[in-house]
Amino acid sequence: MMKLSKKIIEIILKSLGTGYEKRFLDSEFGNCHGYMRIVNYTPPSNAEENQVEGLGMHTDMSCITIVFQDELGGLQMRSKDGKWLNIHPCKNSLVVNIGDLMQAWSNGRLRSSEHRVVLRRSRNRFSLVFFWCFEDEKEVIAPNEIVGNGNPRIYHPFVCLKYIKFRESNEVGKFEKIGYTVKDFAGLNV
Ligand SMILES: O=C(O)CCC(=O)C(=O)O
Ligand SMILES: [Fe+2]
Repeated sequence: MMKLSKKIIEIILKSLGTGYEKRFLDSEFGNCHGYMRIVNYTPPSNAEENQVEGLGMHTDMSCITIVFQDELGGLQMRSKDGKWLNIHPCKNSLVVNIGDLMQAWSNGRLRSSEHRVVLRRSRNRFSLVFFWCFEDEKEVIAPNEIVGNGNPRIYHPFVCLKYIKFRESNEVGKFEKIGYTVKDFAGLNV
């Protein structure tokens, strides 16, 4: 998974600018670490309701997240205009989310996806979720080349762990509260 994550970041860096993978892959992402979460969602107890939120809307605190969901599906992404889109399970496919750290590191060029999980069936749903993150002590700051000449910076630099702590410990920063994310933590009013 570490190798796959690095490969995906390499492709993302290439898409941001020519040669950026050479410039930034090792220097910026060389100390990233990952962890896997195995999630077992119990089915909704109220069979009357045809859709129940298993995991509320949120963004991930990672650079990227790689998701495998079982054949029940239920993962949904929120489009820019606020519509929920079903991410249908697809054999031999994984879903890749951009996370908050990448949104800040790219000065907003990449968007941390707002997503949730809905449960519709009377069976347990399983997923494997791999979060790939900067090291705790890393100062997250978009390189000048990524910001681009003449563009304003929209985040102030922050230490990765401080943001994780903000999301985990601050009542208003909690998981499902989409209103409190990296923009609220480190956003500049520009
Ligand atoms: O279970 C899933 O499909 C996604 C879970 C998720 O978004 C998360 O754990 O952050
Ligand atoms: Fe997530």
